[in-house]
Amino acid sequence: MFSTEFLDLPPLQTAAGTVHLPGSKSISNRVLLLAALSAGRTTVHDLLDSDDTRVMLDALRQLGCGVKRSGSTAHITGLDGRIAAPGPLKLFLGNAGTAMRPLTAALAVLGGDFELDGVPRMRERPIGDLVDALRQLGCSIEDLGQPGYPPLRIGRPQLRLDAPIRVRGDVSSQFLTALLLALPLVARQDIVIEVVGELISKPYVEITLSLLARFGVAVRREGWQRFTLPAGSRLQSPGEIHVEADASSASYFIALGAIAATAAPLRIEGVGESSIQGDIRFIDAARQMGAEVTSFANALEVRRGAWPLKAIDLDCNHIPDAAMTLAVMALYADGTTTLRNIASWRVKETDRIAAMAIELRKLGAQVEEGADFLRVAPPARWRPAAIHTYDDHRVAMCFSLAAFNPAGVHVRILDPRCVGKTFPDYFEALFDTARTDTPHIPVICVDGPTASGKGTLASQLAQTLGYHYLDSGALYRITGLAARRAGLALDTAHEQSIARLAATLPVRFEGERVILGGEDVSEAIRSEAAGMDASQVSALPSVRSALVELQQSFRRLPGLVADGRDMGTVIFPDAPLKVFLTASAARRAERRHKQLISKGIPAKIDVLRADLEARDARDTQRAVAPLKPAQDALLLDNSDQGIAESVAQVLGWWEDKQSFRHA
Ligand SMILES: Nc1ncnc2c1ncn2[C@@H]1O[C@H](COP(=O)(O)OP(=O)(O)OP(=O)(O)O)[C@@H](O)[C@H]1O
Ligand SMILES: Nc1ccn([C@@H]2O[C@H](COP(=O)(O)O)[C@@H](O)[C@H]2O)c(=O)n1
Repeated sequence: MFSTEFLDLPPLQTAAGTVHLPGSKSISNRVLLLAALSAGRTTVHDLLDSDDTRVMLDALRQLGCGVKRSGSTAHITGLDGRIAAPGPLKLFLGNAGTAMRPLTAALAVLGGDFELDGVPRMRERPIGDLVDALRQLGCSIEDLGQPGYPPLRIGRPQLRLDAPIRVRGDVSSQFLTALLLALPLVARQDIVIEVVGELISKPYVEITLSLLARFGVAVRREGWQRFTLPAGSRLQSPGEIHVEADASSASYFIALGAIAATAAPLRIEGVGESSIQGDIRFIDAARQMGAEVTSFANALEVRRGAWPLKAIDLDCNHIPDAAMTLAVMALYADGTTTLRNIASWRVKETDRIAAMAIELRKLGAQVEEGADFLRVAPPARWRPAAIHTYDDHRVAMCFSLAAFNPAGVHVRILDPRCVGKTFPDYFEALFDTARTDTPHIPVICVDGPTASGKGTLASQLAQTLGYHYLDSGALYRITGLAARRAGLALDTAHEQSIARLAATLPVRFEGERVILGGEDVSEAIRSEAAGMDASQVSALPSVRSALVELQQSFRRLPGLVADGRDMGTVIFPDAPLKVFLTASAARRAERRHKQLISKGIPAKIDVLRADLEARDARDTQRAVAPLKPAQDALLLDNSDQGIAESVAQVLGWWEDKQSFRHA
């Protein structure tokens, strides 16, 4: 997951390959609650691991439910309708509506002493209609803040089950879902729920009914207005249950296929058209806009059909979450797209109608918003934009698709971490399937002499920007080590043999660790002797050539920071930012001395200084790719700068080269 402050998306061009979708949030949290309330032990496969499922699992643990997780499987020992820990208990439910609403209902009918709260946005998301319905039933619920919004305190109920319970259906279908999930716990007699107003997002209620059936509860329904939980209903674990992949998450990749899968279809694994999730009907909308979609049992293949996409005018009530993706597809359409009946967007993670309008306009689109609609005309001229994401995962994911714009303008996604709510590895999946010409992938080069702080600076830049990191010196160090181990003298007589070794190094980078042929050599290559060996092999032209391709292969989306001696001059001559980092020999020797001593390696400062000056001399004087600043490099002498200051300086230079308009 990218936990950076922002993530810059360079111009993306096409899409190909296969994406494996994570489990559905809606199904995961419903299944977890049902498993927790039912009798028996449930093994849940393919469970989504995200912020929202984590808050649900934490709450269930607090309530005394047995929870064991291993990877994407969870084993839940059900409470059989009795709360093991009836409080007093405070449950923090983040911004997870799929946890807040059903838990409120379940705990209110079972009774205890509970306080339910969440993040500040959760305190702005209405729950009053559900609370009203539960109060009709005789539940004890106290508003602890603004009436009708969390936080809530739940006490012991005096249940009255004989009259129908009336609940509003036109604000959020989660209120009805919450009642349906909770009422089997007290169905000593038939319990009737009547929906007031037109029920929105019916497909989510279908999911609820279908999962209740898996847990042994057959709800009778008359249209979408009246639901009856039969007397004697009891939640019973099905034993094993599989969570379908998330159909709303599929929408980003269906759109990606429609926009950018030009040569071959993009394969999306985990859901097919027969999914129980209503958002799968996004496929119909994508097809209307021109996508070519083929469905398999548990997968989809999508490719570009009509281009530009066709503008549509659509009632999106049945696909409220996935419809946000249509608003970004509209940027690529041949006219104005209108998305109707989306009032529920206003009470989601953020006011999504307002958020989408503001951010689409930043890209140059003409947008009109109404109480329950959004109208989008594509940009006449695309503008680079920094997209504010409002702590809303869907805003972040759908706006990533703007990076395929034909003008090639850059898109910055602020707070990309918010995708953790439903799809923590969304951007990794995007970068696996998106393709762009190599020159579009940004590289920052940091070259300079030994111990100037290149590695420290480059790895911190990479971390801040979410870019890959190449420590090219490590490759020469590994080559030196491999040559020594092969008994080769590090001289011109053995140049071809060492070059062959370099070309076929069985090397793997695992985070900070360097693995050579299965052995962890991270420590071995860091010695001063290994540095000297690296300096010797690096002076051999054939060795340098043998390593070029490997170094260039590190240039992958979303970008790269590379440190070494010839990054800017030879390996990435087209890099948009090149830094030549220096510090006085005395300062560098001091730093290296400190570094070695801190690792418990004895060292003498004057010996170190002599060694590094010898390495500098060899590096600068060799015939091939000598150490020197690239013509267009910016020079940075950090002799009197701390690490944070150097990082800030280079980030400032990088920012100066960007063209984002901040919100
Ligand atoms: N600006 C700085 N101020 C103080 N110390 C620094 C600074 N930059 C780096 N250092 C310290 O100097 C030491 C050497 O830094 P680093 O290993 O990053 O250098 P390098 O140029 O990558 O070296 P080499 O070329 O040998 O790999 C480290 O202990 C690091 O913490
Ligand atoms: N691009 C590069 C990187 C390194 N070298 C040589 O390898 C030696 C070790 O590098 P470190 O950065 O890990 O210290 C270095 O002294 C150079 O001789 C190189 O030539 N080109």
